[in-house]
Amino acid sequence: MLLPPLARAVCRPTLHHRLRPQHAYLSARVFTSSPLHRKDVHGQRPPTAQSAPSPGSKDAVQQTKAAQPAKPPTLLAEQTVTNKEQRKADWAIIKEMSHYLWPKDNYGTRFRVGLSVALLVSAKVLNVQVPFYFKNIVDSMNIDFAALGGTAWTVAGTMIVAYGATRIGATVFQEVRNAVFASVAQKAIRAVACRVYEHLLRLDQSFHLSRQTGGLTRAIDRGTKGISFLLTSMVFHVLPTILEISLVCGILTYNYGAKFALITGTTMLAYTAFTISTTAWRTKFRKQANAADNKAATVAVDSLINYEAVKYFNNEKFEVGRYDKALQNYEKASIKVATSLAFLNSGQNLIFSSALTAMMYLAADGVANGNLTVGDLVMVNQLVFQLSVPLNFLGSVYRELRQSLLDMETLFNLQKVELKVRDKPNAKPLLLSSGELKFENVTFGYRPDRPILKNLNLTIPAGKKIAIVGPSGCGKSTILRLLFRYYDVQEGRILIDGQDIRDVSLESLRKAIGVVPQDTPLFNDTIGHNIKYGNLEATDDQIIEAARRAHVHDTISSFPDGYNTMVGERGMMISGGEKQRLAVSRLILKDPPLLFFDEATSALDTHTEQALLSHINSILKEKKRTSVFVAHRLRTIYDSDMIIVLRAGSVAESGTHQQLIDRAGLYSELWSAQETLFAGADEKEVVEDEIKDPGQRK
Ligand SMILES: Nc1ncnc2c1ncn2[C@@H]1O[C@H](COP(=O)(O)OP(=O)(O)OP(=O)(O)O)[C@@H](O)[C@H]1O
Ligand SMILES: N[C@@H](CCC(=O)N[C@@H](CS)C(=O)NCC(=O)O)C(=O)O
Repeated sequence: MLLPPLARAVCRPTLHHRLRPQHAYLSARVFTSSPLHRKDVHGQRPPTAQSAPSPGSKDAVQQTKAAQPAKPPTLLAEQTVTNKEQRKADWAIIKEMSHYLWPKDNYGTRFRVGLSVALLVSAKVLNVQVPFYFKNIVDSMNIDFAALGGTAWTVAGTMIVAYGATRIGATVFQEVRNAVFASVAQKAIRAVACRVYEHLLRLDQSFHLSRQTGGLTRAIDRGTKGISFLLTSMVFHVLPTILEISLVCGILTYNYGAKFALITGTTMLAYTAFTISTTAWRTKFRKQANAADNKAATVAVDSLINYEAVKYFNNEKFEVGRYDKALQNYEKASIKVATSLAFLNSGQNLIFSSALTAMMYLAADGVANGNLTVGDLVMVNQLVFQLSVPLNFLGSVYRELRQSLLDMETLFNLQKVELKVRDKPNAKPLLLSSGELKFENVTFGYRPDRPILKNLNLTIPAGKKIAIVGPSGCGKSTILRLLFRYYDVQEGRILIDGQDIRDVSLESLRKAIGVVPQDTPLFNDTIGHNIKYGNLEATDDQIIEAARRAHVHDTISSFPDGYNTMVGERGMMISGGEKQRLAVSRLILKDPPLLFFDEATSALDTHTEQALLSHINSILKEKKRTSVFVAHRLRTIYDSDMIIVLRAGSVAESGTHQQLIDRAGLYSELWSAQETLFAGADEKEVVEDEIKDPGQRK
């Protein structure tokens, strides 16, 4: 559908999933924009943005319920916000935006804004001239051409040209204004988005773990679209319309008396009141339609992603049933959206046309009395009629403006999320001498009611290879997260070469530590890029050398695209073992003094694992690095200088492999259990080899 110019400015492109509990931060759901859901049952744009229901209203509650199949983590507890508070928050946002419109030290932007306003006023002044020319043309035609002679050109030529020129001028001014203003809005969007993004990257792990990435990017997306909408609708719609109404009222009063202006003014008030109240009422249908649409999208995406599970259990019919139910709800809500739109449009038209009719009657009466000319009647009609164009979108603009304010509030609030882990003022860089790590009486829990580490004391001597082992969930990876300062300890302290890690700058701390995590975070880019991430300055040769040392170069070289192979989202297109070795290559490129390997070789086959470990060992020895290995497979760490056995958040025992075996404690128990398993596995391997190749092992 080709939208008229004004509609282009005020009708936002479809923001598909706009359901959001008011003031709840980000819904935890991942919304996927599926083309299946882009059109409604009539093939029209599906309902899009909505204004929020009045806080605490039934709508708000319904919406919140619909949006929260599982209670999403909310940054601020959902609050009941009064209208007054909401208005205050809205004004705060508008005030914040005004800094972008009138930036202190950016005269270029100020000039553009000033020029836009000048063009806006000029366009509207020209626009209200058009009916004047029309009136004069009509009046000048009201002669007896047969008796007086003359042509259209001699009688009204100049005015007809002026009529056309004024119309063209108004449009040109309007379009130039759009062009001049575009960069103001886009610059504001870019500045806000970058600021929020930078802040998000600095936020700690607990923040990121508690919300889904889709929610964050959506918040930025909606918030920035909100900025764009707010700025453009203000400059292109709200302000020009207010200006035009005022001009029209002024002209009517001046030329024809207060009666005309009174009718216009009252009509505008009634029209606005009706539009806003009806829009607020019908918004709930749009919310319902959106909720159903989201549900259908979620159901469809979920079952399409998990199509294997659907097939394993022959549940196609069940899934189609769920999808159909969501579509049914969408259908019902969409019908209500359409019918309520018809009601809104009819009501608006009734109010507007009644006023126009009354004014026509007054003008006709004036003509009959000889006070007004036919041209005046035409002019009154056209002046008022011109207003119908922007007013026709008033409801949509109101709805979108309210939604924009909410979206922007979410965005600006993201920026206000406090960093829990941050540098102390004037934090100094970490001074590494030998690389000794010490945990002193460390107590920590992700939640206060569940401590994970309890009064933990341990020392990791400089330049040694240390292993931390223990049952799953005992807090091994937590030690690493604390050291990396993803979280701060609740009690006690962590020292690196005698410096409390909370006193040194985060940048220097994280630079000093290298990690191969349990789950390698890979970017959806090439293998080369992912290795290079360890050191963005690395040359191709250094990348290849790192891959060689991580025992993955040959594998990469065997891929058709070599180092240019795309790894897929989160490395889904390469194997777990390859991923781990890429993580090791990255670490080798980073070359930090303190190294952590958290189950770094768990996905490798025994032979590759042994080869890689011996390589890592040689690097560690050669560079005298302090290293910590977290491992379940004790065979991979038995040669460590010290093995620390954790149990329930405290050190149960520590020592070398031999000391711990002699001690016959937890470690020795775990070792014997694994050895028995390994022995079993080895035997099985031998038997299988024999079956495949009898006589091979003779
Ligand atoms: N962000 C978090 N919020 C709440 N609890 C967490 C969080 N991360 C980990 N935990 C819990 O803390 C405990 C210790 O986790 P940790 O990852 O340190 O265990 P682990 O010893 O490394 O386990 P595994 O050997 O299975 O990797 C676990 O019970 C885990 O469920
Ligand atoms: N006259 C109405 C409707 C204007 C209109 O057609 N708006 C466009 C978007 S700019 C639309 O598609 N509306 C659909 C709807 O409101 O459900 C109003 O003032 O809101």
